[in-house]
Amino acid sequence: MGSDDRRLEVKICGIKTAEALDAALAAGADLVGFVHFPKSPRHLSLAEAPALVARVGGRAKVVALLVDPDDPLLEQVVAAFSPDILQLHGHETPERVAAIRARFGLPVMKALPVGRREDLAVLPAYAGVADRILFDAKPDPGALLPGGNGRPFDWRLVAGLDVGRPLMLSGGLNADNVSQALAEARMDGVDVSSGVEDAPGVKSPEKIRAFVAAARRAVAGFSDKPLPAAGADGPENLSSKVRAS
Ligand SMILES: O=C(O)c1ccccc1NCC(=O)[C@H](O)[C@H](O)COP(=O)(O)O
Repeated sequence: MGSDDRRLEVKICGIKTAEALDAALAAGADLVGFVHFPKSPRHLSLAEAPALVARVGGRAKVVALLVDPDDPLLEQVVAAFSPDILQLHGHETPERVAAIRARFGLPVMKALPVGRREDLAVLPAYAGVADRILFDAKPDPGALLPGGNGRPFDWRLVAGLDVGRPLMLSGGLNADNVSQALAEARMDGVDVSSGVEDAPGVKSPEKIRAFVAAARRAVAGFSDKPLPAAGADGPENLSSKVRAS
């Protein structure tokens, strides 16, 4: 990725209707996320997925989000969603991330829950095996969902990190706070679900447009943080360097 190509990646997650997908694509989202997790209000079934995903037509990267999937489920999801990226949002270990990446031959984005600085101790291990890292707010113990809770965390905890992998920020982002979040954390990308909804699982095309526009405006003046290219070198070649702020 040349420096001229570097730009903030915006992901709209939890899409389950054509209307929401069309809004995300028209707004210029770089990644569109589809959740396959039956407990979620954003769950997209194996039967619904092929038609909706076909609508993307290469205009954005397709991300299939799963929580602690076993291999048979991954096989079904890969067949139904034809994803460009697998997002793992459960308790998958670094070894499991590496095994999934090797077995399915797809880039993996690993979500890491963040509530306090100590939660970042695992970052080098995951950065060594995942193609991207997504920081999300740590859910309360016993929460129904491990993500998509519309809950922010202290963005300063992830400011100034460099592990040679693209880093995305998520958790409670919306059109009103994404500028502040990026000013504090300066990530390579942002990911939103609840913040572009009118109710859990009900996406708002207007909020999607506003979010993408606000994120783009926010980084218009940022040019000093080089963005690592996704998949430019394999995780196995990564020499992890984590600078804690
Ligand atoms: O969205 C869900 O329902 C969900 C279920 C299980 C695991 C993850 C889930 N969502 C993750 C996301 O949508 C995003 O990656 C991220 O957590 C942002 O969520 P939000 O705070 O709602 O913007």
